[in-house]
Amino acid sequence: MSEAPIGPVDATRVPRYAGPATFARLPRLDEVSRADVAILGMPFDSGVSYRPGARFGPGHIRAASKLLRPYNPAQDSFPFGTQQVADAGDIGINPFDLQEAIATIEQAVTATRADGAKVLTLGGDHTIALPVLRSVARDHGPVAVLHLDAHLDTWDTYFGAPYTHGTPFRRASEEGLIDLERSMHVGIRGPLYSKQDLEDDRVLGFQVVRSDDYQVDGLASVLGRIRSRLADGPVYVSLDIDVLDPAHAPGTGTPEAGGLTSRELLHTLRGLAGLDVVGADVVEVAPAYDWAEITGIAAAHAAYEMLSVLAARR
Ligand SMILES: N=C(N)NCCCC(=O)O
Ligand SMILES: [Zn+2]
Ligand SMILES: [Zn+2]
Repeated sequence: MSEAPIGPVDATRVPRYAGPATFARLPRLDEVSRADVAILGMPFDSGVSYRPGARFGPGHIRAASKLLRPYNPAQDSFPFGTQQVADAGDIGINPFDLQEAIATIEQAVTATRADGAKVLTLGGDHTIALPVLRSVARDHGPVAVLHLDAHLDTWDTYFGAPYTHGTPFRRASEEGLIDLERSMHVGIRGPLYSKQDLEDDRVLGFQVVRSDDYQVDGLASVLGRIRSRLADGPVYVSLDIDVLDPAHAPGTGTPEAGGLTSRELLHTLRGLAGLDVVGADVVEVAPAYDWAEITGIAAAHAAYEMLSVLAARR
């Protein structure tokens, strides 16, 4: 990079509750000559099976990101200082036509990535992971997916519909977008439709770290499993905020008891430093069910740790 990155608005000069509504008060993408990482909002929730409202997720995460500071001691990193991060705004997605929505998302992600920027997507419901993976896999080939979620999201159809927030990783597997020898779900828990759900998922090739494993085996063991599974190759990180316990993320559409704490999630994300992360999303933040920005803050900090992981690769 020739010039120093443009960072957030200086909080010692402009109070945090003033200033731009961009993520972390960073510059907009059109205010920088190029970006290493673009934050891209996807206000879309036409794929949900239960509570709606994730279409308002991007704005909520941005609002909760105002207090983030430039230095991340946990990773000894300046995520906005050693790489140019910029906010690419929201894309306009058709809420009434799922096929068109998916095409629009893929197109927007591809256009944003065209200059070499990595994309961190703010959802939106989990349906969006499919078109994002289509774009990423076109350049990288099949990528390992680290899928943090209470749910498998490898179900086949809902009411006969193939494109929903419960099915993106089944479609992506069928389309050859995922390196199924290196992919895993983390945080899985809760009631399923049948025993077959787990078997179908295993046949696809995913490994599973259950939410309970954090307690039974411990963080170090879980992180060891994740790192050895994902090593050596491109990794896409898909974070469904419902991986967190409803106490840590009430603002989401399909909450399940017995989830991770935000501390466990942030520690897990920090453990990815050094891996070749080529893209990421934070999805399923539904602000109408949030209180006191609990979910928004968790999502913003998770995004911050992901940006720090990307900075660590530079
Ligand atoms: N991707 C999320 N958050 N949820 C999928 C759950 C689908 C269901 O209602 O069974
Ligand atoms: Zn989920
Ligand atoms: Zn999900």
